[in-house]
This record gives sequence, C-alpha cells and structure tokens, in this order.
Amino acid sequence: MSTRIAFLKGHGTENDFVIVPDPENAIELSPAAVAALCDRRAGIGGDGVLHVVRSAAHPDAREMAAEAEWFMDYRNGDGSVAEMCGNGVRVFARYLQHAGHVAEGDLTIATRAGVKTVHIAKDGDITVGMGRARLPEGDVTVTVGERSWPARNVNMGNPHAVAFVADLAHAGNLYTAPPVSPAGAYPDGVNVEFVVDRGPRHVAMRVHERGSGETRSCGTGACAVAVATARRDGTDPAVTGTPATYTVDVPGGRLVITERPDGEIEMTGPAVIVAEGEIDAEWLAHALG
Ligand SMILES: N[C@@H](CCC[C@H](N)C(=O)O)C(=O)O
Repeated sequence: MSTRIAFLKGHGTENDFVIVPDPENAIELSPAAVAALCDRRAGIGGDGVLHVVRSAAHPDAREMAAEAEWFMDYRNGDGSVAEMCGNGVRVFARYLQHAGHVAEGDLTIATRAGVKTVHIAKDGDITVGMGRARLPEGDVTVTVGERSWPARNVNMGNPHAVAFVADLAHAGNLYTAPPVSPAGAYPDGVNVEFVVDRGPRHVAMRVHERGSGETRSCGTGACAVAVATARRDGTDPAVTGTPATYTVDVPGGRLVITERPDGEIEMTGPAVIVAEGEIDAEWLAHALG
C-alpha cells in the first residue's frame, strides 16, 4: 500500500461504491482492505469498491487493452471479486468523465465479464450495453422463512435467482442470504432478486447481493429481472421479434432495461460522484492489523 491513497465516493440508484483510482495497478487491494473501506461505521462505507486500473496494467484485463483503455476491477463489500457490476460500470464511467479521462458520448470499459459499451448522455443518464443473458437450465427455489418461490436462473456475467413474489415485504429483513436450492446450483454463490408487478412492463424489486447483503439497487439484477419478466409475460424479444423495455424500480431509484431480438440488453440509469478525498494511511494499516 502507498502511504496516501486518493478515493472518491459515488452511487448509481444508491448502490454505492468507494472508487480507488490506481491507473498503474500499484495498490494491492487485499480483501481485508476492501472490507475495511466498505465498512459503514469504521470505514468510508459502500456496497463495493471500483478499483480503476488501466487494462494494460492488470493481468485480468491485459487482453482487452486494445478494445478498452480502462478496467473496472470490481470487488464486493466483503472483499470478494465479482465478474460484473451494472451500477458500478455506470459510476465507473462517471468517474472517468469527472477525472477528464473521457468526454460525453461513447466509450468502452473492460470488466471481468468482457468489454462493455457505455454511452454518457447530455441529460446525465448513462446507458450500458450489458451483453446477452444466459438462462441455465434447471429449476431453482428461493426460501425465506416459511415461504418458498420457484425462481429463474439468469446469468448476466454474474449469477442471479429471480423470484416473483406477492409482496416485497415477504423477502423479510434480508440480513442473511436467502437459501437457494438445490444446493450446488450456484457453486460460487448467487444474487437473489424478489420481484412484484407495478403495471404494464413495470416491476419493482429488492435484492440480496452476494458479497454485499441487501443493497438499494443492483444493475445486473435489474437486467436479470427484466429478462425473467419478459419470459413470464410472453414478451421474449427472440420470440416476438420486437424489443422489450421494462422499467425496474429499486429501493434507490429506477432503471430502464431494453432487450433486443438479438438478445443484447441495454440498461439506462443515473450515476453520481458525491465526494472525493484521501484515505488515512495510518487508519488503513490499523484496519488491516
Ligand atoms: N451491484 C452490482 C452487482 C455486484 C456484484 C454482485 N454482488 C455479485 O457478486 O455478483 C450491480 O449493480 O450489478
């Protein structure tokens, strides 16, 4: 660790992140350091960390360097590594704009789930090409207390189980991860979304995120929800030949998701930088023991 570490704080629909700019990948961000930074009482606080590294400087991204200059090295709040973060990639793009690395318009960002195309609009919202969903075969079941629901297995680069429920309160307090069966369906853990209808092509969700707990929003989760809802509604674009657009309300705001007949998914939503500062090196050393 260097002795002075710059950071920013940002959020997308209140899914919040500690942003650590580190172009040359000089900072060793151990899981313990990430967890300390994300601690809401003893640290800065966040659902995860966006480690901003040049693709050429990171072993997980070197092969994408020709396509995307910057790599989103995303970590969950508990320090674990995740393949993709949909809100994170918008906040990452906002940081690049804020720092003067990119301007409004189109750019690409490397992630562990591949290169994502991003559009920073004049009106402030950011649209991300999220790629295609995979829908692995096999039924899964989500349980909270006495209630269980069949759930749709949707992979957006990272794993999701989407359950349609009668009332979002039935998800309970979500202090712990809801059990998903069969055991072994998700060997690396899973993000679980609970969904209710709000109107035509309009749903609301809560989420328990792998590695972060209940969050105020999850971008990949909202995409998984839109995909699962389109299959439930009979509006699957691959079948109808027309795009399906769903509005997904999350506790922290609203995301708009469009899936095209070729399966490509776009997500649009806000991304905000709220603060910037410097991490106290003594505190971090102490936090790491
Ligand atoms: N909040 C993110 C998802 C972050 C990763 C997730 N917790 C996982 O482990 O897969 C989003 O906006 O997509």
